Amino acid sequence: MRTADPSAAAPHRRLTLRGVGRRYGIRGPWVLRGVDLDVPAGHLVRVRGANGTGKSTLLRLLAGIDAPGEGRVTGRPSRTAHVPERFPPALPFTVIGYLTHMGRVHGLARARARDAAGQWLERFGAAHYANTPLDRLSKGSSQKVAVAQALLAAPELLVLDEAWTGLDAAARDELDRAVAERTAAGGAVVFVDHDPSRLAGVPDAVYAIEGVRLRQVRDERHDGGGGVPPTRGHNGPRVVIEVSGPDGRAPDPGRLPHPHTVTRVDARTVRVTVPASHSDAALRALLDARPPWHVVGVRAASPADAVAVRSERP
Ligand SMILES: Nc1ncnc2c1ncn2[C@@H]1O[C@H](COP(=O)(O)OP(=O)(O)OP(=O)(O)O)[C@@H](O)[C@H]1O
Repeated sequence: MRTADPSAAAPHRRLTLRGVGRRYGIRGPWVLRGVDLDVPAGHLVRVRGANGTGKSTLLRLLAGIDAPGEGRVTGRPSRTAHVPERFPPALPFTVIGYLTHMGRVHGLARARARDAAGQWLERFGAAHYANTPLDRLSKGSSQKVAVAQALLAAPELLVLDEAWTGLDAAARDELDRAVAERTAAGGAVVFVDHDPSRLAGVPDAVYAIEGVRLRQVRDERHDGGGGVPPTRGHNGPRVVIEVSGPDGRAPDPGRLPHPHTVTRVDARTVRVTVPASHSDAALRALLDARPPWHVVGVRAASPADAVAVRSERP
């Protein structure tokens, strides 16, 4: 089985920051100030900003591993996981020992923790490192462990600080899928990534740190961040979900949100294109189907997809 029980989330309602400020040292300059941010359950939120503007600081505040100097944080979900920008690799554990330990810290029973650890190592192509000591891992392998520790207890809030950095292409795609599964299961995901095309067009909200403030970016094309513009169709950005099923049927159109378009890729695989605002609902419908569809990939629709969508309309 490739999916580590994303349905296990008991979604929080909304993590809220109001007037939050953080500075290092009593008289240090404010890194963040007057920050208001809402992270509703099931939402994917991107935070952008130039180097050193306070992105990691904000993510640590969201994850609850740092406290603000002023302002309020409410609605923090009980199950939160964080992939820090720098993962401490020198802990005296093997990979499976560390992940099992982290699963227990996240509240899983030992057998369940070990099981989930094995599943996530498999998904990230790192199963053969299970018995390797953490301090013997390459940077890429240790990043897979950093990501796996955050995913194994199906967190209600997942905070990703440059989590794709150092992963190979297959693992980066797997992390994209894991993010889609989390939000589809009602979890919230907040991420920072240096690559402007990372999950472009998929987030429910994008924020930029400017000076010490946080500003919501309404349109990624106009915020000067050099990002890849989301592909806009008739109703805004669209998302393509590629799924494979057991017997080559098409997904039940009655279960998918409207509007949607289904295109067959090959005998087992179909491509479901939906407005980005409907992608969570579509993923939930596909993952909740019995038997469930296997999500092969999730990406922003390209202009070529938009042509395909138009040409399939009656
Ligand atoms: N523990 C700390 N003690 C003192 N200053 C810190 C600490 N952590 C961060 N800072 C300072 O706070 C500011 C914001 O840092 P932060 O790492 O949050 O920014 P960032 O946008 O994530 O940076 P980058 O893009 O380089 O990862 C920087 O000036 C940094 O030097």
